[in-house]
Amino acid sequence: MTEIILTLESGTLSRLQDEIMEMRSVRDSFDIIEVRGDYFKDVNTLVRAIAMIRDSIDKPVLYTYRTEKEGGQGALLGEDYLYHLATIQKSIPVDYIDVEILQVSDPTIVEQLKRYSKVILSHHDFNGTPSDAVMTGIIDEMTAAKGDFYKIAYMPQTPEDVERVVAVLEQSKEKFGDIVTAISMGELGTKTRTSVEFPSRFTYGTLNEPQAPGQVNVAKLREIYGGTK
Ligand SMILES: O=C1C[C@@](O)(C(=O)O)C[C@@H](O)[C@@H]1O
Repeated sequence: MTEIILTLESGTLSRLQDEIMEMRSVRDSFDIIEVRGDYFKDVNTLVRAIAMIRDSIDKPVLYTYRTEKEGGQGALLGEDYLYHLATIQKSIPVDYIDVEILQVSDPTIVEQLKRYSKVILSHHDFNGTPSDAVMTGIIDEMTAAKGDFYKIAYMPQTPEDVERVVAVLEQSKEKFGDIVTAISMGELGTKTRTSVEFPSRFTYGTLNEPQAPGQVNVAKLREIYGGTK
């Protein structure tokens, strides 16, 4: 089963108001709403934004704070990153939380985060695709950290890079079941987002502007993957 995650573009409450209207008009096209905390200036605004979303649409919320190191806009790292995630969890319910494995890999800490939200352990490289050994090593770290879901997203330089990511997806699904997402970004990697032949647990789409290279519209994803919740 592939669930469709809508990545929101907003970083301000006024933009969010418009985005909520748009989102409500295509509510059947997605299963989960991803709020990108790294787009917002401060935690208070962010918590109000999540509250606005929760009040206006009855769908699970995924909270993501993507660091600059992994292609986002967030400057917090290490302890500060963890403190930020814990602060959000304690301020407002979030159903899922994205946790970068390079920032948090201690299973005890992951266990604590899991008390409040399902944990998606993640790793990204917006410039290239790591070697097979590195990708497998990252998945092993995720297994050791005991997240609920694992996600990798890499930029391919060649069609072979896309195939390598698909191979890691298939091997990992065999080992761990339907909890793995593997994205090859950009145009080259489109099939990892849109093909029912290589289904990941989650596929990320957008309403308008792609929030990562290669993201497509959620309505198109719903046509491809079918199903509503
Ligand atoms: O990690 C991901 C996946 C993503 O990078 C993508 O390629 O669709 C988009 C991000 O918003 C999300 O947090």
